[in-house]
Amino acid sequence: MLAVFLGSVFAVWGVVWVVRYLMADTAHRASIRQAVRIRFRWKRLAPMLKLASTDKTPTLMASLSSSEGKQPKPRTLVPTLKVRHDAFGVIARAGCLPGVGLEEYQKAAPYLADAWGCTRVAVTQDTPGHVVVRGVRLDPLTTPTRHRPSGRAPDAAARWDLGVDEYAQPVTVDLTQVPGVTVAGLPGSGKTSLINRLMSDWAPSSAVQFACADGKVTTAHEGDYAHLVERMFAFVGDDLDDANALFKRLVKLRRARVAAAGSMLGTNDMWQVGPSPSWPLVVLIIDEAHTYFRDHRGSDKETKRLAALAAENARLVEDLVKKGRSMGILVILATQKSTGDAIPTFIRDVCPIGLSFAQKTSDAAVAALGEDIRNWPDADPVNLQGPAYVGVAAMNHPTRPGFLRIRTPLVTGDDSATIAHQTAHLTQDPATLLPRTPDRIGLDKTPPDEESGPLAA
Ligand SMILES: Nc1ncnc2c1ncn2[C@@H]1O[C@H](COP(=O)(O)OP(=O)(O)OP(=O)(O)O)[C@@H](O)[C@H]1O
Repeated sequence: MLAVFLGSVFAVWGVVWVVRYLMADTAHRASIRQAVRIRFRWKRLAPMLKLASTDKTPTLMASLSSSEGKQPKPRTLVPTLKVRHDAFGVIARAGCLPGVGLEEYQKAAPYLADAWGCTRVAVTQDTPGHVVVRGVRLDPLTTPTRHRPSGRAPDAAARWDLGVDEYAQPVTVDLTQVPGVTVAGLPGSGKTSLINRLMSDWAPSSAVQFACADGKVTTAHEGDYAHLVERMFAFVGDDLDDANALFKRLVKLRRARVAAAGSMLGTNDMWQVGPSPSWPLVVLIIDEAHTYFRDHRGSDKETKRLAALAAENARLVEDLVKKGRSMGILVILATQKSTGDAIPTFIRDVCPIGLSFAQKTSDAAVAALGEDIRNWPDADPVNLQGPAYVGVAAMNHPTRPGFLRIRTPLVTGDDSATIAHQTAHLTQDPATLLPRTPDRIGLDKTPPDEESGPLAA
């Protein structure tokens, strides 16, 4: 009776596995086969890689059952191994034994990679007594992905879903309390797609408002952001005067918020209460940032005027980055050019998060990510050359040591245009949400040319 019962349980389990296998796509099927092979060979492989222990002390049962005078044989203990799979490979949870812990697994990682048929294996501590061994058969960095924005408001405020790391683990960054982010990379390396994603994921929330300065275009109807302007309360192109007016307007907004914070929020740090429709997080995107900050050299009157404007723009953006965090202002600066004048170092150095897509030279990588990237040659964005690495960035993650390499997904202009259109009704100038205090009145009194930007509210 028991045999029949066990037989039927086994048969049902087998059928479930066969159905799962048949329904899986090619990548998942390969991972299922890989996981089965790994489980099957583990008992032999573990001792060969010194991932097993020898227990010389006989158990009570062994002592009782051994014939008189004969010493029971030492036992070989093999760690437990539970293997899951995903499209990229396997995630194994392995037990630790006396003398076999995280360090031993990490030492064995290259051999595990060979034995398991993986391009890369990483070992991290899970709970005490267990490690997680992540093996990827396909390289997640060179496997392009696509993200379709859901159109739903995000669950968490200011959580930036970036993509996956080299072990296909999701990478997110918490942008609460973050005043600035820099994004650098050669033309066509994936910067716009990254910002498209951020905008289209956050646009369904009425607690976020966007403004943009795009140094690559002249009007709001051209370029990478043309399809997103519906969801922006302000947009300026490459005109230095327009950009200067926008930056001034946002600095005034910051000051007006400082004046209103006590009465509206009950605190002088917006992140204590979080963004809301009445006090939204203001995201200022400055693309092709060098357009607004670059040094103009020449002795004629117009060049001098532009040089003064560029210097003032840098000061205004520095103000927003240095003082805007607690008032709910986040600045994202993107540039193709990675030199000190593209994003002035005094701005770059106060942006806690930096990403860089492919770069041509190590100097450009340092300009984008700071000196520390020299200590992490594997993550150097100079290595991200060629079409396979379009959409791959190196990043200094605030909660992980060193630099991560991230495969960001493609977000098409059409998908983000749909979201911008669906959420256009949420667009609101954050200045209009403040009470009509003298500071707010000051905000209203912007000179006429500040109001004349293509989308100025
Ligand atoms: N994450 C990605 N995955 C796959 N392909 C991508 C990704 N991001 C961008 N691409 C491809 O590369 C092209 C250029 O991307 P994108 O416009 O984002 O680059 P960029 O760095 O903003 O360039 P530029 O500095 O010239 O504006 C896109 O049209 C798309 O085909």
